[in-house]
Amino acid sequence: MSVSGDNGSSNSLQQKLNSKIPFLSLKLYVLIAILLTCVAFVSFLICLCLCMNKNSRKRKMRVKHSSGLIPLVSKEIVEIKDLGRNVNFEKQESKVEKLGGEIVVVNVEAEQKKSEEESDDLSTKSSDVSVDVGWGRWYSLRELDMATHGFAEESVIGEGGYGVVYRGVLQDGSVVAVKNLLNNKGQAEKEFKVEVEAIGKVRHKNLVGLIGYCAEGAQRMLVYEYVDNGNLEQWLHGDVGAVSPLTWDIRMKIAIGTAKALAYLHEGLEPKVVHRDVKSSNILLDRKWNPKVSDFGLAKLLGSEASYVTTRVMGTFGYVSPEYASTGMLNEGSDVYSFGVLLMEIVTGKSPIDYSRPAGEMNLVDWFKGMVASRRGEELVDPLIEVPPSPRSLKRALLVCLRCIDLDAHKRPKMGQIVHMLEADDFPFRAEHRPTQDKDPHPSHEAEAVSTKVPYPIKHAGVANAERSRWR
Ligand SMILES: Nc1ncnc2c1ncn2[C@@H]1O[C@H](COP(=O)(O)OP(=O)(O)OP(=O)(O)O)[C@@H](O)[C@H]1O
Repeated sequence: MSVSGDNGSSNSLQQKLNSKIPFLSLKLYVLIAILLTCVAFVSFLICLCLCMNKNSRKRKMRVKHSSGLIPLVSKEIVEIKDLGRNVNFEKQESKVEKLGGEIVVVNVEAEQKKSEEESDDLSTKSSDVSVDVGWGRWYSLRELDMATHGFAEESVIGEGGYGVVYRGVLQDGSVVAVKNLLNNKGQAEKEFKVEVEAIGKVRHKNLVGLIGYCAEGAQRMLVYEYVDNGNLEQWLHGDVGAVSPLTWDIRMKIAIGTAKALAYLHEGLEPKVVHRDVKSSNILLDRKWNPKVSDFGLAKLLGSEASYVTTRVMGTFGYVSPEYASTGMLNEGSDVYSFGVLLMEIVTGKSPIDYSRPAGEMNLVDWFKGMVASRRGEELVDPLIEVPPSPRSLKRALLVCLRCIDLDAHKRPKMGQIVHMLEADDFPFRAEHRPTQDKDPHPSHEAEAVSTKVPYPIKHAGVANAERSRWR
């Protein structure tokens, strides 16, 4: 009886419980498993939200400094790890970086150790005031820190393969761009100074002026004049509305100014400087649409052994000449090729490679050549240009493009010649007396399609001083 009584009371208790909390009919371990799954799922959701928030903040930061007047270009975030943002470097085993389609792994710890040894003497440097170094100034880290509000995210203009660029206001009120170099841990101050000085002394109205540098401890920074109207990539590919402010004439002005800057680097300096990364985002613009070429000399400055530089040397996908891509052999002809691609971009408003375009148009160079060969040159012009160019001006630009991208690097014109070609009113129509050795017995079909007349009216590579001053 008592047993059945006990059973009866326990049954009724169970019934009570079941009626109040029906879940309890499940086994305890099942309940625990369900609870744990719920907790794990909620934590996962929280992490996901946090990550998304972080990424969107990062993207916002990238565009923050583009004033409402400068169009924005959404760029793929290619960096896998944030390498250069923090002024106090954290120890990392290695870092993976993806640039220009290549992935490299760099042993940061080794680099940092080397740098720490080499720059021991520098850590004692304590001057807080900039020092005149002849061609420019040596800035203290403190000054640049103040100028950029502590290298704040709000001061970031953008981020490239060489490092993060900040907008800074110096104590005298002048506005500067401060480039905090990524690859700044493996170079001794002396070596860095020598290279910086070489770049600093190069002055041209179409080159971004280097006004100073900072080398303190492991830090290496370059201080440039601030160019306040964005870069060409933004104006060509950003959202500018139905009509581009870049008229045909403005585009030609930008092309000619860029060609002059490159001609100066190639032919006006001894030793000559090969840019290695001619592309639209490296053409900065002022309010009067004067182009200023940036990033020249940096590949050399950062040393040739570093993996970064190996990657950098590869230039940017879409602009790199075939012979440079295949052999790694570099000369000014590679810049000429890249300039040709840049000019195509200026004419068409299309970026060199775009996988969202139809199959035949993904590669700008191939599409461009095909269009010219089938005599559809007018269709190449950027539809955002309101007033189309004159046929003469268009032919001139198309022909320069084709000459620059000649697969035979020796047949490409020199940058000085390109300046003449773009500036000459009568090019390519003038009956030209070219020296015999300049004549190309096998002009490309595309070039023939642009003009059956003499392709270029040009002087020779050996450039007289008078010519050099013409590019200035
Ligand atoms: N002197 C400057 N004045 C104003 N803006 C600048 C200056 N130098 C660079 N910038 C801007 O900073 C951003 C980053 O420039 P940076 O040259 O480092 O990278 P990038 O040209 O985008 O890429 P890459 O490093 O591959 O050449 C770009 O938006 C560029 O327009």
